[in-house]
Amino acid sequence: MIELHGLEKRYGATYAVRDLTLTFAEGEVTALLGPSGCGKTTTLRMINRLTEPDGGRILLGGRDTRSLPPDQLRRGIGYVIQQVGLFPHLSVAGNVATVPELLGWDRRRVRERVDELLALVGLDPAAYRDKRPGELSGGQAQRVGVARALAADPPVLLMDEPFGALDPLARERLQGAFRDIQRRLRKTVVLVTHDIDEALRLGDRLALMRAGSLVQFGPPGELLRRPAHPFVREFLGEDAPLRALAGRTAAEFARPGDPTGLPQVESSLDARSALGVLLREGSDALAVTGPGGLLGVLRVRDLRVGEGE
Ligand SMILES: Nc1ncnc2c1ncn2[C@@H]1O[C@H](COP(=O)(O)OP(=O)(O)OP(=O)(O)O)[C@@H](O)[C@H]1O
Repeated sequence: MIELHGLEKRYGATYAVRDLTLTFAEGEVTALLGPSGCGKTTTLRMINRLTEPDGGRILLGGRDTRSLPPDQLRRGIGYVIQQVGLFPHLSVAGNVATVPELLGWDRRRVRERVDELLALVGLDPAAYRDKRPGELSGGQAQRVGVARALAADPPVLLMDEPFGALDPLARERLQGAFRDIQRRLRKTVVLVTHDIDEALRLGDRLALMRAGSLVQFGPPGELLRRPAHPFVREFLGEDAPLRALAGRTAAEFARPGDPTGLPQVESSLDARSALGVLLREGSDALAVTGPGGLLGVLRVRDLRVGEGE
């Protein structure tokens, strides 16, 4: 768990971050969201002390981050940035092994860990471990960046626009891969993004900032349905509830029910497309089928994001 208490950073007379109090829950992804210049990156960089605050405190697992030497602090925090920053002269394996080697792991353990992580991020270890960063596509390099950040199994992962430089298709693939990885690893993740769809797709909670201050913090459904300020609705957009469906599958909305006579959709279909089918077919429910047969019934009224949060 990461707690920010009254955090402040000034550049000259302007506040980059102002009186920011926020708790990032353990094992959850919190998306720090907001317009350009609102203080997202500054907030993230204060957590691993790449930027020192002018005021306030940060507690990591209950300990004030100032009580640890920055190097030691950063070894316990994975960091992924937009321009991955892989070392060009090192192989993929050498890049992923950076922190474990600094920690003095023996060679065999490092090698096993590298292969395990490459497989986790969807790169075949045999094909990729000896490649140089210059031989990788943007998406592959970003996967290596994620593997490197996870190498020493840090409980905390800071991600600053991690998929921002990728084309839309590669970005969507990597977001999907990240969701699967996070489902297994349950890291405490702070994700900086100005991409609302990414925040809705990946964030368990959203922290929306404006001009250095927090405007609203909560699960996506809460910001969508109970915006605390007109800026929240304005920033997310009127169609945000529909866009939020794109990151979820029909299976997630299937409930027990009678499928007789209903149009059928596959369980893996994204929920926004399922809504498209409902509208096209003029039906208020669909039968959702999986590999093993009927999974349940999806009703239009259940497609409200964040219901039950
Ligand atoms: N090193 C610096 N020197 C002076 N001003 C800075 C510095 N770093 C950030 N700022 C200012 O602080 C404010 C917050 O910047 P920050 O990079 O945290 O915003 P952001 O929300 O991450 O923006 P973006 O989405 O564009 O990256 C901006 O007004 C920025 O100009």
